[in-house]
Amino acid sequence: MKLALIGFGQAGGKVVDEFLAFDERTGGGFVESAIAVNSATTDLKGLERVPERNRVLVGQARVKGHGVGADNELGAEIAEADIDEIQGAIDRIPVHEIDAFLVVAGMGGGTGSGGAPVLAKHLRRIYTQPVYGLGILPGTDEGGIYTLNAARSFRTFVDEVDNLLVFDNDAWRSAGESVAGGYDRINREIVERFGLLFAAGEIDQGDHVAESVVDSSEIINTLSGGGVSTIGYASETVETDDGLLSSLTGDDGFDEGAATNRLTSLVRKATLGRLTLPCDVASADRGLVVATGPPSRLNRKGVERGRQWLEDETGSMEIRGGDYPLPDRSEVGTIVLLSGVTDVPRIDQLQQVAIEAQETTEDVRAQADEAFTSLMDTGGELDALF
Ligand SMILES: Nc1nc2c(ncn2[C@@H]2O[C@H](COP(=O)(O)OP(=O)(O)OP(=O)(O)O)[C@@H](O)[C@H]2O)c(=O)[nH]1
Repeated sequence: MKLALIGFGQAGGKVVDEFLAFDERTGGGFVESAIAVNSATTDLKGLERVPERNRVLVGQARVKGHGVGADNELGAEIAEADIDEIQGAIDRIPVHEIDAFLVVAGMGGGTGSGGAPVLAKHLRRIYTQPVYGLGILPGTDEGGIYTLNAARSFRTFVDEVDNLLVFDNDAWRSAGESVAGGYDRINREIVERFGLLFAAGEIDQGDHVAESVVDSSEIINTLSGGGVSTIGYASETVETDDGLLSSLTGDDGFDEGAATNRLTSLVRKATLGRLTLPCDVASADRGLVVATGPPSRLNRKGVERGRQWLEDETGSMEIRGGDYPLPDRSEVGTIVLLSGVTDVPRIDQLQQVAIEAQETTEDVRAQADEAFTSLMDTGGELDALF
């Protein structure tokens, strides 16, 4: 499917940059346009692939290009004040050619966390295409302010988009990895999963037509209905059949039964392995299974069995399935998109943080009100004395 990608804040910009690299490397063809929005000049300068004219600096009047320092209320205010600047870049997108917008942001910082929901609301008001979010949750060791920002912004972002795809940094950290090195690896993991999904809905006329190719409407239908989505992915290296031996013997080594079993077990591995946002799979409302790899290794029966297995796991009747043939790959893989998931421990934890923060704020307000009233009373008594 064709997307307009908009990266908001540092994490958003870097992930969009990585999507562009992935799209170029794999010939995915799913990126129609890419824009980066930030309140920090250096972050915009650090991008490698987003075209310079599509890098929008916001909030110059308030923060002079220095970022908002994890203040996501300020991030939201800046996005609202400078929405016309962002719209100026969006006006250059051939919007009639895209299937959807994807707004990408880290939920823990200030610029993206505050600004992404504001932008999503604006886009939905103006355009008929769906507006999806890709929200990146902070690591739990990053500190209270990041968790609090994510807790506050998450709910708003879910409400403002047609579906929020989520990646939890916390579930993907590796021990002993440097932060910067970690992000490079994590960003590749992000785009491999979400990029493959979006590229799957973007098969050209000239591409190999598989038995049942996934198209963009299946992705859109799986995401419609809103809520939160997560992705699982698993792959396995396979012998390709274009070797000298097979050309001499005419034996392509294809074993239908083995291909079916491989695909079915890859669907299970993708679903039960590490998801971009860990959750109870049974709570998913809708799902999509996509098999990728050399066309000769994809078969309808395998996808169908995997799809039925996922129906049983989720109890949902809305599980779609199909292929994304990749002739040059020596790997067979499956992507499993679970949409409308509700049983997500990490989100419960964030909501708890938001509730506690709200209660603390109300306590502080009540104490301040009390102090103010007694001060006024004292003022009245003093007035009476003089
Ligand atoms: N996956 C991933 N997460 C990142 C990356 N950079 C930052 N983050 C996460 O994003 C959050 C911080 O958000 P940023 O995008 O850096 O902040 P910002 O939106 O630019 O806002 P300010 O810097 O406060 O102006 C943290 O919770 C990090 O975990 C990245 O390259 N990849």
